[in-house]
Amino acid sequence: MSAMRVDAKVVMLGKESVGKTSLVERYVHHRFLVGPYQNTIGAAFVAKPIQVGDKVITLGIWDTAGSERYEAMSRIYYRGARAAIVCYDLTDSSSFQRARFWVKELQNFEEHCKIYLCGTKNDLVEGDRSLRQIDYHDAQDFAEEIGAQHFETSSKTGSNVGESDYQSSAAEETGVDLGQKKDSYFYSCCHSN
Ligand SMILES: Nc1nc2c(ncn2[C@@H]2O[C@H](COP(=O)(O)OP(=O)(O)OP(=O)(O)O)[C@@H](O)[C@H]2O)c(=O)[nH]1
Repeated sequence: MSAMRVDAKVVMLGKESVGKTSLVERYVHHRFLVGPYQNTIGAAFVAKPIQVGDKVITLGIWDTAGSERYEAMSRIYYRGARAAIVCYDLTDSSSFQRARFWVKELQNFEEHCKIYLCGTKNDLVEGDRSLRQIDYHDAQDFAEEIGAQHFETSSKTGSNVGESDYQSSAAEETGVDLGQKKDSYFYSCCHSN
């Protein structure tokens, strides 16, 4: 049996319960799992083959556990990552502090890793604005400061996560097609720049 070849490694980072696993579920399986929350233990791996022009490349996504007890382990998973999706929950200000922590880690130890800042659970704040604890512009300013792209997403509705119906002109424009909406964060993780 031959080992699986991963062409681009992507790591999910962020406080526990921000919705990392849900983002991966939405992106890879186009679904939102309902039911009791199950925290990730250690980390989970999923491979996603993607059509890029006339070839298929494999995106390897490491979904790390957000609990601080697994912090040392998460460090192992971001090593050599092409991109990091650093998540925070729009309804939880402490999760933004945790996102800052992960950004600092990446800047210090994985400087070539492209950072995507992702505010999750947008459906909740759209349903009730009083739930929002992180101002869009504050997060956007932070993203600009660190040279990251910033998105607000909902795994529940699929908003900004990028799904198959978004398959678009991205490939023509960039030579890379993640089957993604152009302005979603998984898009361009595979850029070879
Ligand atoms: N309303 C809403 N709930 C969400 C969304 N994304 C995740 N959740 C819920 O938030 C909880 C945590 O989601 P997970 O995806 O397991 O979070 P995680 O970041 O992987 O958590 P850890 O594994 O502990 O690090 C679950 O109850 C999800 O159903 C979203 O976009 N909208």
